Parts: sequence; C-alpha cells; structure tokens
Amino acid sequence: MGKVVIVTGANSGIGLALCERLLTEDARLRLCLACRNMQRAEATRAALLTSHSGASVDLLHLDVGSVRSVLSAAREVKAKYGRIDFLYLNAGIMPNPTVDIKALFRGLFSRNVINMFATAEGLLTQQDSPNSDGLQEVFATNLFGHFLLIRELEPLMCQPGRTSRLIWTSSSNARRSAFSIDDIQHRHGKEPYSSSKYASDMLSLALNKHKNHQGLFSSVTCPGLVMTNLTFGILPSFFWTLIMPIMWLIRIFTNTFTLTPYNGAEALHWLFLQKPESLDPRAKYHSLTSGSGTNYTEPRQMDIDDEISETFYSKLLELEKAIRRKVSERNAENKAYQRYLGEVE
Ligand SMILES: NC(=O)C1=CN([C@@H]2O[C@H](COP(=O)(O)OP(=O)(O)OC[C@H]3O[C@@H](n4cnc5c(N)ncnc54)[C@H](OP(=O)(O)O)[C@@H]3O)[C@@H](O)[C@H]2O)C=CC1
Ligand SMILES: CC(C)CCC[C@@H](C)[C@H]1CC[C@H]2C3=C(CC[C@]12C)[C@@]1(C)CCC(=O)[C@@H](C)[C@@H]1CC3
Repeated sequence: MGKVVIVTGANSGIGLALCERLLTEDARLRLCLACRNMQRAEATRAALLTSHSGASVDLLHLDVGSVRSVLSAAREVKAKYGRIDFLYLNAGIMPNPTVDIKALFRGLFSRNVINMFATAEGLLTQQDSPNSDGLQEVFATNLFGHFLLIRELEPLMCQPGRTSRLIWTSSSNARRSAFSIDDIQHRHGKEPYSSSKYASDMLSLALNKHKNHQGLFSSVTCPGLVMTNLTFGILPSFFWTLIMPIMWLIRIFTNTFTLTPYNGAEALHWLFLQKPESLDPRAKYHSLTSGSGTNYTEPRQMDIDDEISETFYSKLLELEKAIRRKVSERNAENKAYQRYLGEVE
C-alpha cells in the first residue's frame, strides 16, 4: 500500500507546490489535503487530479487555529487511515504585517543587507489578538493547533516496527530573541510570527528527544523567501509589481530568494526522500536556489537551548491539559442544555 501523507495548508503556495512534487515523485501516494476552506480544497484536488490522473487525493476539513476543528479532524483521520507516514505541518499565517521602512533603508546601506533580505530581521512586526479558544491567533495556528494534532495522532504515528515523520515549515525569520518562555503565546510582543516559528523549532527538537524511540521523527525546514499569498499580504500589490524585477535581480546574489513555491518546497521534498535516522534534529533544512536557478537543500544549525526547549514542551503539555478540560466542560454544558430543552419541550 502507498504511503499516507497529510499536508496542512495544502491549497496554496508552498503546501500546494509540495503536493504537486510529491505526486510526481510517488504516484502510489495516499495524499490528504488538510484545509480550512473546503471550496478551495476541492479546487486544489481537481487541479492535482488533472495533472496526476488516477492519484489518490483525499480532503480533510481542518482549521488548525480552532481546537474543536483539530479534534474533529483527528477523529476523521483515525477512522480513515491505519497509519500516517508523513505529516507536513505547513499551514501558517502572518496577520496585519507592518514593514519598518526606516529599518529597511538603514539595512539597505549596512553590512547586514544580505541577512536582512534572508530573514527580515528587525523589519517586520504584526498585530495579533486572541481567538475564540482564548489563544493568540498566530500561536494557535502556526504552533498549538499543529501540536494538538500531533498529540491526537500519536497512536497512529508511534506504532511498533514503523517510522513516521513530522515535517514543519518553519522560517529563517524564527528568532530566539522574539520568543519568551514566560510569554509562549507572544501576548505582549510585536513579533508573534517570529516567536511562533522559533517555537516550532524548539518543539521539533523536544519531540525528537521524547518520541524517536517510538519511531516518530521531526524535522524543520525554511523555504526561503517565496512569493505566495502570505508574502503578497505584506505590502500593497502595486509595490510588489514595482519591485519584482529587483527581487529577481537580488536572487542572483542571494540563494535564500527561492521566489517560486516549487523552489520553496525543495527542502520539504528532499526530506521526503531521506532516511529519518540520517537527519540532524538540531538542523533546519533550508531550500536554496543558486543564481543559475539550481535548487538544493542545506542544513544549518539552530540556535536552541535544550533546557528552554524542554520547559517549553512541558508548558505545551500543561496548556493541552487545560484546553482539553475546557473542551469537556463545554461539551458537558451543551449536553445539560440539550437535556433541559428536551424536558421543556
Ligand atoms: N512565503 C514565504 O516566504 C515563507 C513562508 N513560510 C511558511 O510557509 C508556510 C506556507 O505559507 P505560504 O505558502 O507562504 O503562504 P500561503 O498563504 O500561500 O499558504 C498558507 C496556507 O496555510 C493555510 N492556513 C492558514 N491558516 C490556516 C488555518 N487556520 N487552518 C488551516 N489552514 C490554514 C492557508 O489556507 P487559506 O488558503 O484558507 O488561507 C494556506 O493554504 C507557512 O507556515 C509560512 O509561515 C516560511 C518562510 C517563508
Ligand atoms: C526594496 C526591497 C526589494 C523591498 C523588499 C522588502 C521586504 C518587503 C522584504 C525583505 C525581506 C523579505 C522577507 C520576508 C517578507 C518580505 C521581506 C520583508 C519574509 C518575512 C516572508 C516570510 C518569512 O518567513 C521569511 C523567511 C521572509 C524573509 C524575508
């Protein structure tokens, strides 16, 4: 039987390009597109089946930013699949971004210019707010929803005699200084995106420590700078139209300007072909594109403290407990209300 692969945020950008590449690589795959918008998911499925007729492409409704949706999607997965070979944790958001234009111009004339274009360090801030579960939206979407999904699917992914893989789409924008262990949801800062991506790097390391002996392996990637809905949302469209020629020019000198979703999915695709035991849990695997357009993957060491990563993992487990308690209280209240309605009628 073919490998079972689930991709979150599969209906656009890097996730969609990854699905295309995986189906080209292995036609026997059982691919599951986990998306929040079923209309877009249907359209994506139809497009994938046009280029890969006969492929097995399933749809899963998943809003990774909603606890209820994650729990119900996990139930569906457990009922449908006997195992999961790859779970790509790719869905992500960067809401209300602001570019610090002064920092941009300062950076342009400094020695830090290459790093600035590769990581956007010091350039971007975002405004975040709590969602209906009381969690910060960026944290909930980019990290916690995925964590809860992993926890729910552990029985499928930790089976004796098999290995399963988690592959995160992180970012070179992940920065230690943007993350605080006392504010893991980044309620008080202005860089929730950077914080959430650093959090995924730490979680991946902790998961390897706790789950490798059960056959579950986790890796993190950075796709580089890719022109997707997420990037186009950062500046007005006329600005992108103006600077696109400059972006293609910069690409000649900066291998992190992968620019197309196909190129950005390079490391995600490369990891699909690797044996998990050969990978470095402390490395982030970067998609890179040379000036002449050749794609390759390069591991770079992450700046992570083991102790903080462990503390963070414990805090996530505590938060998971609290959230589950809240969900069962809500369910009990609903049941009591339904009973009351039944008695009244
Ligand atoms: N573009 C870039 O330069 C870089 C991107 N990344 C990361 O790559 C990943 C993919 O982003 P990219 O392809 O660029 O951007 P896109 O906006 O094109 O893709 C993001 C995907 O995530 C989905 N998504 C967002 N929120 C949710 C949610 N709550 N539940 C389920 N799905 C959701 C989107 O669905 P919908 O269509 O419904 O919005 C979409 O399919 C992200 O994690 C991003 O942080 C990392 C580094 C650089
Ligand atoms: C005059 C210049 C050509 C103008 C471009 C400036 C900025 C808008 C970009 C410079 C570096 C870019 C960047 C990202 C977004 C757009 C820039 C800030 C990302 C933050 C997108 C998402 C990620 O996760 C990062 C890896 C990107 C890093 C670089």
